Amino acid sequence: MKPLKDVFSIFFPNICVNCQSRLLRNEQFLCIVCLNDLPVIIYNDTTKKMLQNIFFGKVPVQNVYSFLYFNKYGITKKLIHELKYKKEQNIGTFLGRRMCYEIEKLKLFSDVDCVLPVPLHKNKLRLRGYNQVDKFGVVLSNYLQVPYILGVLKRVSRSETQTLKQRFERFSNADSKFHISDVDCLKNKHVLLIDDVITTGATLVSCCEELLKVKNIKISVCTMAYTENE
Ligand SMILES: O=P(O)(O)OC[C@H]1O[C@H](OP(=O)(O)OP(=O)(O)O)[C@H](O)[C@@H]1O
Repeated sequence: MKPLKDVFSIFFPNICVNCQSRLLRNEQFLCIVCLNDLPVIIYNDTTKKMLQNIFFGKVPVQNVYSFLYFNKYGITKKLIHELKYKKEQNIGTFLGRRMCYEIEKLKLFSDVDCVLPVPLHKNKLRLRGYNQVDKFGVVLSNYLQVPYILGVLKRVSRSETQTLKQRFERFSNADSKFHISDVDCLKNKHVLLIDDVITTGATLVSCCEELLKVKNIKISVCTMAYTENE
């Protein structure tokens, strides 16, 4: 099987998502140079506060963690673009594995009971074919050894993409768009809510507001990336 793969790769080489150079056999999505340039957010008092401040005065959250900085022309944007719009679902696994390696030393989510993705509206799910955070979430749930819970938190109204919206519009656009179908399932649980990117936090705050209807719930948040301006 391997020689066939090698012949295939002569005609259709895997290339680095960022710099377009040809990947070596043991590289995936990024060449070693771009991999070393991944803009990992160093988790310290300053970045912890920066992330916590997104939720401050809006909803109570336990821990907030984001793996990578995302900016207009950077590696993270290219990876997430491929993941979301080019059917490269395995980038979710790739980012999940690298992030788990980072959070190992932080022991941030050691007491969560389950991982919950920000859901897509069913129409968008049908169009895209998958939720871009699912593979990332499965890696995280395996690592934490807790269940990955699908279908309990639902996006009930179809909001337009947040991507081209300004801060105020993002909050009104994300307002009351989520619904929990099974409140008992999350009762007394510490839930780890995950998404791909956090910008204003409007989407995650809206999810948290719905989740806070559950008795004695605690919420932590984890995203692949953080950006001030998407
Ligand atoms: O923190 P916020 O300001 O709420 O922005 C973050 C949200 O915006 C994007 O969703 P969007 O609906 O734009 O995704 P799409 O590309 O699938 O349309 C992204 O996937 C987050 O869910």
